[in-house]
Amino acid sequence: MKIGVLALQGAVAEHIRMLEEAGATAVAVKKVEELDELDGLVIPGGESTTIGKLMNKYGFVEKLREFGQAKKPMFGTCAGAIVLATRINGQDDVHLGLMDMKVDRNSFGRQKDSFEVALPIAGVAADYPAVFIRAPHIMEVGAGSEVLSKFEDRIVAARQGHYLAASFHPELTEDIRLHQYFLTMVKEYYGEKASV
Ligand SMILES: NC(=O)CC[C@H](N)C(=O)O
Repeated sequence: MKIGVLALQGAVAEHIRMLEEAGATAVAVKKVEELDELDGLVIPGGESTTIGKLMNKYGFVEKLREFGQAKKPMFGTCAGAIVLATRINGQDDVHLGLMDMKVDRNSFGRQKDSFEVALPIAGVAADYPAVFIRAPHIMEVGAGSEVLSKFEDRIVAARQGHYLAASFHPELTEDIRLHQYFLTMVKEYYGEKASV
Protein backbone atom coordinates (compact mmCIF):
# COMPACT_ATOMS: atom_id res chain seq x y z
CA MET A 1 0.00 0.00 0.00
CA LYS A 2 1.50 3.31 -1.05
CA ILE A 3 0.16 6.44 0.57
CA GLY A 4 1.16 9.98 -0.35
CA VAL A 5 1.31 13.00 1.90
CA LEU A 6 0.72 16.24 0.02
CA ALA A 7 3.95 18.13 0.63
CA LEU A 8 3.20 21.71 -0.33
CA GLN A 9 3.14 23.01 3.22
CA GLY A 10 2.55 21.71 6.73
CA ALA A 11 3.33 18.70 8.90
CA VAL A 12 4.46 16.24 6.20
CA ALA A 13 7.31 14.24 7.77
CA GLU A 14 5.23 13.43 10.85
CA HIS A 15 2.42 11.94 8.77
CA ILE A 16 4.93 9.88 6.79
CA ARG A 17 6.38 8.47 10.00
CA MET A 18 2.94 7.56 11.38
CA LEU A 19 1.79 5.93 8.13
CA GLU A 20 4.95 3.84 7.99
CA GLU A 21 4.51 2.81 11.60
CA ALA A 22 0.97 1.77 10.70
CA GLY A 23 2.36 -0.48 7.97
CA ALA A 24 2.17 1.53 4.74
CA THR A 25 4.80 2.81 2.38
CA ALA A 26 4.52 6.57 2.58
CA VAL A 27 5.95 9.27 0.34
CA ALA A 28 5.97 13.05 0.21
CA VAL A 29 4.09 14.27 -2.86
CA LYS A 30 5.54 17.37 -4.46
CA LYS A 31 4.67 16.81 -8.10
CA VAL A 32 1.33 16.10 -9.70
CA GLU A 33 2.67 13.04 -11.58
CA GLU A 34 3.42 11.38 -8.26
CA LEU A 35 -0.31 11.04 -7.57
CA ASP A 36 -0.68 8.32 -10.21
CA GLU A 37 1.14 5.70 -8.20
CA LEU A 38 -0.75 6.23 -4.94
CA ASP A 39 -3.49 4.24 -3.24
CA GLY A 40 -4.46 7.03 -0.86
CA LEU A 41 -3.51 10.57 0.09
CA VAL A 42 -3.16 12.57 3.29
CA ILE A 43 -3.54 16.35 3.17
CA PRO A 44 -1.76 17.66 6.27
CA GLY A 45 -2.47 20.59 8.55
CA GLY A 46 -0.81 23.93 8.03
CA GLU A 47 -2.59 26.94 6.62
CA SER A 48 -5.41 26.18 4.21
CA THR A 49 -5.08 29.47 2.32
CA THR A 50 -1.40 28.77 1.66
CA ILE A 51 -2.00 25.14 0.71
CA GLY A 52 -4.79 26.30 -1.62
CA LYS A 53 -2.54 28.84 -3.34
CA LEU A 54 0.24 26.31 -3.80
CA MET A 55 -2.20 23.69 -5.13
CA ASN A 56 -3.25 26.19 -7.79
CA LYS A 57 0.28 27.23 -8.57
CA TYR A 58 1.53 23.68 -9.09
CA GLY A 59 -1.53 22.41 -10.93
CA PHE A 60 -2.81 20.06 -8.23
CA VAL A 61 -6.45 21.12 -8.03
CA GLU A 62 -7.85 19.26 -11.03
CA LYS A 63 -5.72 16.17 -10.44
CA LEU A 64 -6.71 15.94 -6.79
CA ARG A 65 -10.36 16.25 -7.74
CA GLU A 66 -9.90 13.36 -10.15
CA PHE A 67 -8.14 11.41 -7.41
CA GLY A 68 -11.13 11.84 -5.10
CA GLN A 69 -13.70 11.23 -7.80
CA ALA A 70 -11.92 7.96 -8.62
CA LYS A 71 -12.84 7.02 -5.02
CA LYS A 72 -9.27 6.85 -3.83
CA PRO A 73 -9.22 7.48 -0.08
CA MET A 74 -8.22 10.96 1.12
CA PHE A 75 -7.60 12.05 4.69
CA GLY A 76 -7.54 15.76 5.52
CA THR A 77 -6.24 16.87 8.90
CA CYS A 78 -6.89 20.36 10.23
CA ALA A 79 -6.11 22.68 7.29
CA GLY A 80 -6.30 19.54 5.12
CA ALA A 81 -9.92 19.04 6.20
CA ILE A 82 -10.67 22.63 5.15
CA VAL A 83 -9.06 21.90 1.78
CA LEU A 84 -11.37 18.88 1.28
CA ALA A 85 -14.62 20.63 2.26
CA THR A 86 -17.41 21.63 -0.12
CA ARG A 87 -18.29 24.65 2.05
CA ILE A 88 -16.21 27.01 4.20
CA ASN A 89 -18.09 29.31 6.56
CA GLY A 90 -17.80 32.97 5.51
CA GLN A 91 -15.82 32.20 2.36
CA ASP A 92 -17.21 32.03 -1.17
CA ASP A 93 -14.44 30.02 -2.69
CA VAL A 94 -13.43 26.55 -1.63
CA HIS A 95 -10.33 24.52 -2.45
CA LEU A 96 -11.08 20.97 -3.61
CA GLY A 97 -14.77 20.84 -2.70
CA LEU A 98 -14.79 17.05 -2.46
CA MET A 99 -16.14 16.08 0.96
CA ASP A 100 -19.72 17.13 1.60
CA MET A 101 -19.38 19.23 4.75
CA LYS A 102 -19.30 22.80 5.97
CA VAL A 103 -16.27 23.82 8.03
CA ASP A 104 -15.62 26.81 10.21
CA ARG A 105 -12.00 27.92 10.48
CA ASN A 106 -10.16 28.81 13.70
CA SER A 107 -13.23 27.99 15.72
CA PHE A 108 -11.87 27.10 19.15
CA GLY A 109 -11.39 30.47 20.88
CA ARG A 110 -8.23 32.29 21.57
CA GLN A 111 -6.96 30.89 24.83
CA LYS A 112 -7.60 27.50 23.34
CA ASP A 113 -5.65 28.13 20.16
CA SER A 114 -3.61 25.08 20.99
CA PHE A 115 -4.61 22.26 23.34
CA GLU A 116 -4.79 18.50 23.72
CA VAL A 117 -7.75 16.38 24.80
CA ALA A 118 -8.55 12.68 25.05
CA LEU A 119 -11.28 12.15 22.48
CA PRO A 120 -13.58 9.23 21.81
CA ILE A 121 -13.52 8.52 18.06
CA ALA A 122 -16.04 5.98 16.77
CA GLY A 123 -14.36 2.89 15.41
CA VAL A 124 -10.92 4.19 16.38
CA ALA A 125 -10.37 4.80 20.09
CA ALA A 126 -12.08 5.73 23.35
CA ASP A 127 -9.31 8.10 24.34
CA TYR A 128 -7.46 9.39 21.32
CA PRO A 129 -4.95 12.13 22.23
CA ALA A 130 -6.07 14.90 19.89
CA VAL A 131 -3.92 17.99 19.42
CA PHE A 132 -5.85 21.07 18.27
CA ILE A 133 -3.91 24.00 16.78
CA ARG A 134 -6.04 26.89 15.53
CA ALA A 135 -8.40 24.14 14.56
CA PRO A 136 -11.51 24.26 12.43
CA HIS A 137 -14.67 22.40 13.34
CA ILE A 138 -17.21 20.76 11.07
CA MET A 139 -20.52 22.63 11.23
CA GLU A 140 -22.52 20.12 9.23
CA VAL A 141 -21.97 16.97 7.23
CA GLY A 142 -23.90 15.77 4.20
CA ALA A 143 -26.20 12.77 3.96
CA GLY A 144 -24.27 9.51 3.98
CA SER A 145 -21.59 10.93 6.25
CA GLU A 146 -20.67 9.53 9.60
CA VAL A 147 -19.80 11.76 12.54
CA LEU A 148 -16.88 10.03 14.24
CA SER A 149 -16.13 12.46 17.03
CA LYS A 150 -17.38 15.55 18.77
CA PHE A 151 -15.68 17.89 21.21
CA GLU A 152 -17.70 20.47 23.13
CA ASP A 153 -20.68 19.54 21.00
CA ARG A 154 -18.85 20.32 17.77
CA ILE A 155 -17.99 17.78 15.12
CA VAL A 156 -14.22 17.27 14.96
CA ALA A 157 -13.94 14.07 12.94
CA ALA A 158 -16.14 12.69 10.16
CA ARG A 159 -16.12 10.22 7.32
CA GLN A 160 -17.98 10.20 4.03
CA GLY A 161 -17.23 6.99 2.17
CA HIS A 162 -13.59 7.27 1.11
CA TYR A 163 -13.08 10.71 2.64
CA LEU A 164 -11.88 11.19 6.22
CA ALA A 165 -11.55 14.54 7.98
CA ALA A 166 -10.19 15.50 11.40
CA SER A 167 -10.01 18.97 12.95
CA PHE A 168 -6.94 18.04 14.94
CA HIS A 169 -3.39 16.84 14.25
CA PRO A 170 -3.13 13.05 14.54
CA GLU A 171 0.48 13.19 13.34
CA LEU A 172 1.64 15.09 16.41
CA THR A 173 1.08 12.21 18.83
CA GLU A 174 2.54 8.75 19.17
CA ASP A 175 -0.87 7.19 18.62
CA ILE A 176 -1.16 5.52 15.22
CA ARG A 177 -4.76 4.35 15.53
CA LEU A 178 -6.30 7.00 13.28
CA HIS A 179 -3.70 6.35 10.58
CA GLN A 180 -4.45 2.63 10.92
CA TYR A 181 -8.14 3.41 10.47
CA PHE A 182 -7.31 5.33 7.28
CA LEU A 183 -5.33 2.35 5.99
CA THR A 184 -8.38 0.12 6.52
CA MET A 185 -10.32 2.57 4.31
CA VAL A 186 -7.67 2.08 1.62
CA LYS A 187 -7.98 -1.70 1.96
CA GLU A 188 -11.76 -1.40 1.64
CA TYR A 189 -11.30 0.60 -1.54
CA TYR A 190 -9.23 -2.24 -2.98
CA GLY A 191 -11.70 -4.84 -1.79
CA GLU A 192 -14.52 -3.03 -3.58
CA LYS A 193 -12.50 -2.57 -6.73
CA ALA A 194 -11.61 -6.25 -6.77
CA SER A 195 -15.28 -7.27 -6.46
CA VAL A 196 -16.47 -5.17 -9.47
N1 LIG B 1 -3.28 23.63 12.34
C1 LIG B 1 -3.94 23.93 11.25
O1 LIG B 1 -3.92 23.22 10.25
C2 LIG B 1 -4.63 25.24 11.31
C3 LIG B 1 -5.59 25.50 10.18
C4 LIG B 1 -5.63 26.99 9.89
N2 LIG B 1 -6.10 27.73 11.04
C5 LIG B 1 -6.49 27.26 8.68
O2 LIG B 1 -7.52 27.84 8.78
O3 LIG B 1 -6.12 26.86 7.62
